[in-house]
Amino acid sequence: MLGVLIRHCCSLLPVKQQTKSIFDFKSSPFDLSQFPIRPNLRRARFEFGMAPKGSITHVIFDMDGLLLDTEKFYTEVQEIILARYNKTFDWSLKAKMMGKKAIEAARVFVEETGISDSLSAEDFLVEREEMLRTMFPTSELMPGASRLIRHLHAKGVPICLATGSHRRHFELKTQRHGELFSLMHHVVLGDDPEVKQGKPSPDIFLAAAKRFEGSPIDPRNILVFEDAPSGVNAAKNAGMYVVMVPDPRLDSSFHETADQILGSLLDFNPTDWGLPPFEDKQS
Ligand SMILES: O=P(O)(O)OC[C@H](O)CO
Ligand SMILES: [Mg+2]
Repeated sequence: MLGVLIRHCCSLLPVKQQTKSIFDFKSSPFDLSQFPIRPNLRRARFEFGMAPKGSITHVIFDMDGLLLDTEKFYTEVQEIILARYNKTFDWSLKAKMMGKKAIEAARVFVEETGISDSLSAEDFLVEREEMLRTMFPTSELMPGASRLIRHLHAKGVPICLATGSHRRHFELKTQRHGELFSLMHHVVLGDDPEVKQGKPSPDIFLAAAKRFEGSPIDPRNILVFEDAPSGVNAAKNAGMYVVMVPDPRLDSSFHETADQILGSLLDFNPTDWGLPPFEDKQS
């Protein structure tokens, strides 16, 4: 009831004020993280001439599915487990799980597939662990990930990582890419004490922003790169801009909230966002 009342009051506000109250997350008296950003709000921002691609000074990267090609491992393991119950795993369920903290994603998995009476969320995590631990060390970089990280680092743009992955998984996934990930100013992980709730709560991006030198940084000067709907909503709930690089199998209805949609990080043009241009002419 309270949620309906808040949404009704917000809908009475002129859009600009609405934009402010929703984006100005910190001053809002209510925890807006459970309210997905209304799709038309993005268009409203364009209408009011707020620079959709203002001068970005800091960048926060998501990891799974964005920098590392790891979402396929989760899918494969979940398909193996579901096959035992004669059920299939599909992208509508995947869309609800990706980007979330492990236990939150596990609860969605067992409940949405109707197997929670036979397999608890905790037991699901234990069962998938053995399979994931052999897969994660083989993680490959997504196209364009190394080029973009190295470019921004070389140009002195502060960059960091904010991933729902817990430390033990982060270490397994990045063990072949240590030098590249060492270019990050800092890393915020899913089991960080400051991250009370997983994406789409803004916790992880607010914690990541706070750890840059010279903080607080205006969230409107921060650009987030994400692959998951939960991550895109977390960035918007934190008042930041977000570029989404979705898996092509993700339904396009999930593209609505992002400020920009790319097929790959290779398609990113830094000057769109006031960032230094690439020097190489990427084919
Ligand atoms: O996309 P990330 O990096 O936040 O990771 C989230 C989960 O661990 C995988 O969906
Ligand atoms: Mg991700």
